[in-house]
Amino acid sequence: MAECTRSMLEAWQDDADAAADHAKEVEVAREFQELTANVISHTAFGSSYSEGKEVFVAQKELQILVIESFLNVNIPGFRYVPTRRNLRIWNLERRIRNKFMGIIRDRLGRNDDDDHLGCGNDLLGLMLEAATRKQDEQKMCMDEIIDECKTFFIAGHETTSHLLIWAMFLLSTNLQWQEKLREEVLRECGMEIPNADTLANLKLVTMVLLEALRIYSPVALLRRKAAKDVTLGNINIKKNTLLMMPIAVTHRNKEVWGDDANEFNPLRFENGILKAAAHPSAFLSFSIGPRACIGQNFAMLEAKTVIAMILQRFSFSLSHKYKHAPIDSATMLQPQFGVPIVLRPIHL
Ligand code: HEM
Repeated sequence: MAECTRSMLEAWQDDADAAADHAKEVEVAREFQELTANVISHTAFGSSYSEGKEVFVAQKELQILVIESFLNVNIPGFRYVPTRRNLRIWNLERRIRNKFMGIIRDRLGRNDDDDHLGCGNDLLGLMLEAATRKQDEQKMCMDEIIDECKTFFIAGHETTSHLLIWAMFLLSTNLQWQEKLREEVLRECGMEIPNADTLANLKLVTMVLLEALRIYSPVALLRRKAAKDVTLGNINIKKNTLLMMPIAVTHRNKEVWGDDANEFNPLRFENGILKAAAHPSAFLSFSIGPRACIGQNFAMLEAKTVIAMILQRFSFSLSHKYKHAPIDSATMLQPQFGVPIVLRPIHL
């Protein structure tokens, strides 16, 4: 995580050093997409990172094609017709599966002395270990492992990237908060790469990230289907009813969050998430209950590391080219025209 971030920041620093005004304009939306894809690929695939990332790139293309096809009028059986899009989807699905099988076969065939599990100390290795353990009754089959890897990429890549994008946007438009956070980071971490202990002390950074998640929740809508007849408040809901929970709307509800619900105020999280609003479950960015995000600690750790490392090295402000036009695309709350930010190295 820190290594991927460091190499991105070194490239920013080199560009800023080479510029006459020692400033570098960065389109952070694009940069963070690349960074979070690198981080999740390293975490899931470790040493097989480059093959893993290739699969993830194909997976992303597939995701876009599938979402586009959801938006078409649904004609029964049409997904079996060999249209150009369907042929591309089938081809990508085949390629992704074959590539995964190649990585898995390679792992199962290797014998690495440094590796106590035998299959690799990354997410894929842990799943393969679970799949091959002899005494385990509930083994995972290969298709389940492949599906889990895909889920982790889809669930963990763009969401974290969007958290970082909007956090940078908010810090570049609230310069006093940027300065407060930099003081905290330099006090707790100095110029060292943040570690588990120092990250735990970054209270203001955490508050700003939670406020970014509240105002620009990457997942803007949750969908559920009632498993049985149920009464919510004074509404009776029949079994199989489809429910939509508009996070983006509830996160700005003044009755729940107070009169400043539309404003950036990280201090509302001073006493934790449960006490930030009138209702303890008002914060829904990671969902709640048994299907809540299992990667939330990972995402917060990653976002804290990246923001802390940026603050250690750069001061930044929003470029005049920025146009504020967040759009709820089929998957995520996107900045429609990107987020260009002007960075200035603190240590020239
Ligand atoms: C800021 C970053 C993130 C946000 C805002 C986020 C948000 C969410 C939300 C709202 C859900 C529930 C979806 C639903 O119930 O319909 C979810 C589920 C999930 N998330 Fe995240 N997520 C983030 C990062 C991650 C990361 C980094 C990973 C993996 C490393 C991850 C893995 C998952 C998985 C596997 C699920 C499905 C859990 C289940 O259905 O049991 N997420 N996430």
